Amino acid sequence: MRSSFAAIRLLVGTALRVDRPRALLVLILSPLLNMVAAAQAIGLQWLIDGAAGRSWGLAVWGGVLLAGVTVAVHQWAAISTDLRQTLQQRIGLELDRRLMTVCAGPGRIGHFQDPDFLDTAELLRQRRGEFSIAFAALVENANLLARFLAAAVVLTFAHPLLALLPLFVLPLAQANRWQAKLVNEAEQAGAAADRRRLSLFALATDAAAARELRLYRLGGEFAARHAAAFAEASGPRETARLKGALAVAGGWLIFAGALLTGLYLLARSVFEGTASAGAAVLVVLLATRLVGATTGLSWLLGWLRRSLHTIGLFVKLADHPKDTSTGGAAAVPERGDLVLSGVGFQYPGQSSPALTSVDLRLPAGSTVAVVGDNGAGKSTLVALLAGLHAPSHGVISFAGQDLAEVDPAVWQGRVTACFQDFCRFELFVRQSVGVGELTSLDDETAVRAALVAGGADGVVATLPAGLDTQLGKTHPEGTELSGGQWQKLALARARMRTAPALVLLDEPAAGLDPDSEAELLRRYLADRGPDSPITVVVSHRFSTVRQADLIVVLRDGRVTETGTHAGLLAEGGHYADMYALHAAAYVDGPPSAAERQVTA
Ligand SMILES: Nc1ncnc2c1ncn2[C@@H]1O[C@H](COP(=O)(O)OP(=O)(O)OP(=O)(O)O)[C@@H](O)[C@H]1O
Repeated sequence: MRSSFAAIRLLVGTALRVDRPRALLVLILSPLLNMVAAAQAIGLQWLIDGAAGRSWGLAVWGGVLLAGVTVAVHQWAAISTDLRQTLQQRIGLELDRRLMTVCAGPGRIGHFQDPDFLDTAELLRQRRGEFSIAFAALVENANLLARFLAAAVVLTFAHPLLALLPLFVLPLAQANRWQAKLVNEAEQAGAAADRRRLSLFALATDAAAARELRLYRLGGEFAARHAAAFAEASGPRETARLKGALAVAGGWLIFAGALLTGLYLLARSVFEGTASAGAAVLVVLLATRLVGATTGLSWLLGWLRRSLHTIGLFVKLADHPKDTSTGGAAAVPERGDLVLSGVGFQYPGQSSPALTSVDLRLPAGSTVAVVGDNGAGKSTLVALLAGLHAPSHGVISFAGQDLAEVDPAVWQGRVTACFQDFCRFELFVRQSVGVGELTSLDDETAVRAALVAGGADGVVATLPAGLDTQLGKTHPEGTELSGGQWQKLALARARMRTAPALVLLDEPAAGLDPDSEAELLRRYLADRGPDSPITVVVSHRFSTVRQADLIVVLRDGRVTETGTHAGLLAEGGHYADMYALHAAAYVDGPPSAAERQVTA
């Protein structure tokens, strides 16, 4: 109940914020006119009784009332539908915008590791079309309720016993409530299976997965799993709907019995001469309206509950604990060492930490390579350095400034990165690169410079419309790129910020051919000046790693070795072993000590 009120408050508040005049007209005038509609029945009663008793004054007043109210109600119905639809669209747009801000707004990304947040976000993605339906359902329910109440009040004047009639609607309303609750519970219980089903569908229809699906004969298997996930989610939903429908049918029976009794009492009064023919017409008209309003309400209430539940999910997602701390107001110094002291990090819900007691000094202007086995914690370290997660323990400082005292958004403004799972922004090429620095998005010179610096100018030269090529297969005219070409654009995007404090490159050469990799290293690592940022490269490629000023070896979330390529080879530790294995892939057997000396 409380969540329904919160949802209604959010809806009405949003409506008033996006378009106050329209919202006031729709929310106040509509129910009022629906109430006034009951006067049609009174007008009809006066008209009939006036004509029957030859009282022309009463008949004329009745006719005027009937005609006036009918015209007003119908005119308003046409206007209000248009007003409401425009308002609905604006509300849907505003809630979409706020949903995007809730998900993408906070500086840190810890909420994306919480299964509860992900489940709610998935349900909302499926049901966000209901944002605007919720408003329509709210307004229509208010209209029907106004109709219902006005009819009930006028009926009470016609025959006191008819005042009881609305009470018999309560079991029906309760049954509807119960049905909606059952269905909602079943939907929530099936959210995980639905997510599985959608991801299977996405895989089976995705061009990138098409080859492996055929090679491993997975098409049939995925279709079967998709059907099983559907059965798992829909079985309880169907049972819930059936149970609810039976309860609703019972509610209708009770109301129908009460209505028939009321009509019988009235008919008897007319025959006994204690009620006029006009009153009989009034009662029949209003009872019909009561039934219409009840039918509409019972149908629409289901919609209202469901859509309010969706708005409730939005409220839940917005209130979900997120690390929205703005750290502090400290400024980021221009240049300095990046220092990690006793840094540890554990993902929510995980039993062991991904990083433990990391102590590191990354000197100003240096290039640092991070190496380690899969799962050693390299990408986690990159995320911490980017301020996407706050460390669970320890301190990260830049030029002596503790970054916990800096707003993550401000620090992130000084960082640029090409992540392992970089984004494929399906925009025009100039935008796909330009978004790396929004303030220079429209600056063609800056975009071209970033393309050159990132080694992606060659990609653009091959595209039909150069910088104005629409990228991505989701656009009918879009051009699809190869994995390596997309990666080059991501690397160019990371060069849009011209004076970052920190550059993070997580597996930047994974999709590149050897020539492109060498070019990348030249442009990113070798091409350095006195004001160069600290550049951190995560890589499994020793051709990249060996060029770094400092190499950091991570094992099981701990830093086990640091030094230069030559120094680490000479130490003969894990780095030297990894390098030997790497070299063995190219030569016949691991390198001898002499060879190691030469390659170093
Ligand atoms: N989002 C996450 N939620 C929970 N645990 C995670 C998450 N991301 C990584 N981990 C865990 O943290 C540990 C370190 O992962 P990380 O991705 O940092 O390793 P990595 O060294 O970058 O590996 P790779 O070389 O395979 O990319 C692993 O045990 C991993 O399972």
